[in-house]
Amino acid sequence: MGRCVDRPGGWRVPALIVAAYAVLAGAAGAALAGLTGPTPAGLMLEQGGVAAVNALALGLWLGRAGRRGRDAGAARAMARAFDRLAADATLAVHVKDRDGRIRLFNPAARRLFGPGLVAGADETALRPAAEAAAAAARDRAALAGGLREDEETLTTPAGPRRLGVIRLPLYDGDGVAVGVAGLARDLTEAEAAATALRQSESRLRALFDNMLGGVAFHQPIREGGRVTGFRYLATNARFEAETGLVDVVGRRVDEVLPDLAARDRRLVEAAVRVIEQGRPERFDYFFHILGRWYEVAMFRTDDGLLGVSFHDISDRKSAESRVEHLAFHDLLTGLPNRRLAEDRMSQAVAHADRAGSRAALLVLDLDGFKAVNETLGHEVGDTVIRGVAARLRDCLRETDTLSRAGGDEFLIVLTDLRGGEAASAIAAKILARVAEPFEIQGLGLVTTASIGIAVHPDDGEDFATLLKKADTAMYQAKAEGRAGWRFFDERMNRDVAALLRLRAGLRRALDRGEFELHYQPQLDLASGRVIGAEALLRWNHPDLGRVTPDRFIPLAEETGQIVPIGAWVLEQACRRAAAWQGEGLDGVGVAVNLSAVQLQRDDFDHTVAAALARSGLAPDRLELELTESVLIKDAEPRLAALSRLKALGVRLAIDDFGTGYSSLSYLKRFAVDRLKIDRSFVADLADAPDDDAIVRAVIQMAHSLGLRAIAEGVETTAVRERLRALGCDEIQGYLLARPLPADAFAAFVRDHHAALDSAGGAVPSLPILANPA
Ligand SMILES: Nc1nc2c(ncn2[C@@H]2O[C@@H]3COP(=O)(O)O[C@H]4[C@@H](O)[C@H](n5cnc6c(=O)[nH]c(N)nc65)O[C@@H]4COP(=O)(O)O[C@H]3[C@H]2O)c(=O)[nH]1
Repeated sequence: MGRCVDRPGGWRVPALIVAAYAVLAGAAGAALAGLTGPTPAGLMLEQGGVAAVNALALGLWLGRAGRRGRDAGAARAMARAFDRLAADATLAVHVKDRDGRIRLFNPAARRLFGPGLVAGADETALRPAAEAAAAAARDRAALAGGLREDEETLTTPAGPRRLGVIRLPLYDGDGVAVGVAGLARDLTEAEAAATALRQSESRLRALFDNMLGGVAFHQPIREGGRVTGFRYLATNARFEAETGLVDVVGRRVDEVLPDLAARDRRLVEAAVRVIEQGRPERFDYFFHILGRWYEVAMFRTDDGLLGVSFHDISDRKSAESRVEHLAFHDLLTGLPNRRLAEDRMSQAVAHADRAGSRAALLVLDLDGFKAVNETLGHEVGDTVIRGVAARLRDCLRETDTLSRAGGDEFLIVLTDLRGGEAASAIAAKILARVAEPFEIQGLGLVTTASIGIAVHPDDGEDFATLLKKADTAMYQAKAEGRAGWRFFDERMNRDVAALLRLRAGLRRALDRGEFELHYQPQLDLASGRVIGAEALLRWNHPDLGRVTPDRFIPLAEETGQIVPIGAWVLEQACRRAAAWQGEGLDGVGVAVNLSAVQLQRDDFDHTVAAALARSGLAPDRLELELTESVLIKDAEPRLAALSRLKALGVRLAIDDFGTGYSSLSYLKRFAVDRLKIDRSFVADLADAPDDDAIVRAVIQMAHSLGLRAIAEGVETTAVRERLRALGCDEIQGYLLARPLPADAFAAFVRDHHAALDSAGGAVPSLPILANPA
């Protein structure tokens, strides 16, 4: 040991320390003397002297070593320790005498032990009694037994703190322990940090083991400085469930998955890249070997491992691809939808421009499909749509696109056409194929379609324009009798615009009271009396004036509005006919035209019964006129509906008889009361022998079935007389009167009957009444 200085009072401290005090503390050096005085004043070194105090403490401690060794080696060790300690200002140092009284302490000690730490105080000034006693006991043990290290609790007003304390006995020149130096370090934060670290590690471990996805750490295998493979180092519990791979830890990845490099090269490349470049990567990957989709995150840990976290997203991927498919396809038929058709049309246009050819867009709409759906149900409707889709596909080339745009509408994109006419050939082929009967639920169902065609570049460049024009052409095809195809042309565009205007107006017409019923008299040829009236609907359009039923009834049928409109007609007609009974028109019934769509409604008989009940009209004064086509299509369901109507007591007539293909058996089964001979046979009856033969046959057939025959469209007395000669029962036509407003009709009948009565029952020669129809 170096030179030691004997201090009064027997304290022996290394000269180096003393020197340090002298230099660093100046006056403190003097105070140090007090340390050994009879009433030690104590010393607290201020800033700058801290290291010295620490050094002192260690010096005192090492002094003991010096005392024992007193050699140069120990002195050097002390010097080194001095240096180290000088750098450490955080150690709390306090020195107590044998009696446990504080003699010396540094600022760190004051900070740690608080203001109770003053010279002359003992442990009881620093901490609660029990703690103080334990600390004093440890001091005593150090005095007696030498250096000791303890961990102990120091209770402070701010809470308990954990201390690591080294106690060094201090010896006088005779080797008698005279005091204890305590070097205390506050471990509270460090312990808290260690605890936090432990907890955090255990949390991470729990997370690792309980993650919903698989995690694996891999040790890269290097050859010649390059990463040539990986070895599984750790996997979590989920790893096995996600991959089906077991007991992989410790094994090389290419041993566990020998095909990896060949089949999943991208994955291996990503792993090597992450290790070599250190940048994490994240991607969705179809793992060929495992045949499943995974979302993968790869990262390099600080210690150079490859971390891979992943989870199986195969279900999500297949849901995504389903959603994607749905976004571009129709659910019912699996065909591309309108969005995809739009895309294909753009491609077809681009191709046509490059190749100098044409592309066509066809809009196909089934005729009367609404009726199929409503009468036979949606299941049958769906079957028809699927059947039509299959037939359409048969008619097209691979390069064409067939799409279902919704409902009963299909779009067809034809590519690479030499001329627009090629599109018409395909349209004709399609129409013929669609019109072949379907055999569904034992029914032979015939459906036709109408097609509109727009051609690029003639009709436009883009999908929207071509679609609008093809649509217009399709409407035109419908308006011209359906079951046909039309190319777009500008005139057609105007017609369709007018049609659309009508359609829009029709929606509001009922609410706005724009409908009116006219009544056309029906005359019994034998008696010359008016026995009934046909109710004929008129639409007084606010801008277009009077719109004829031939124009708007098909529209109303198409949109289904015929149902409320037809109900209104029934209600009005029944009320009016009921009123006639009290107005001198007793016995005059009313005939109402029915559309097939109305009959398809299950509740139609209720509508009729309600109209009768509300008006008080006797059921046999109401006649319902059906066209032949109503009877031939889907006869069986109709039969039930008509039977219910017959059960109400109303009469049935077949309108336009002769134009369709009514089977005689149906006429009987439907319990029809009257046949109405179509005016196309009646108009030229007097001059056309064919018509004469037909009318004669119809009248005879009616009579043989016990039905009455009425001829419509009678315009001349010659026709009337011919009908009379052929035995026709009743007539209706301009010869007698045009359809008349209700009041005019009542007046007409009264006048007619008055004239008849005054003529003594002889049939008057009837004028052709020129009333506005
Ligand atoms: N050239 C000529 N024509 C004559 C003569 N006598 C009557 N007409 C017309 O012939 C049509 C007879 O009606 P329809 O065959 O049932 O044909 C009707 C009927 O099928 C339908 N319709 C009219 N009202 C209704 C209705 O309320 N409901 C339904 N579903 N259809 C109706 O509209 C069609 C046309 O009705 P309108 O235009 O009123 O035309 C009426 C009538 O004005 C004549 O001597 N010569």
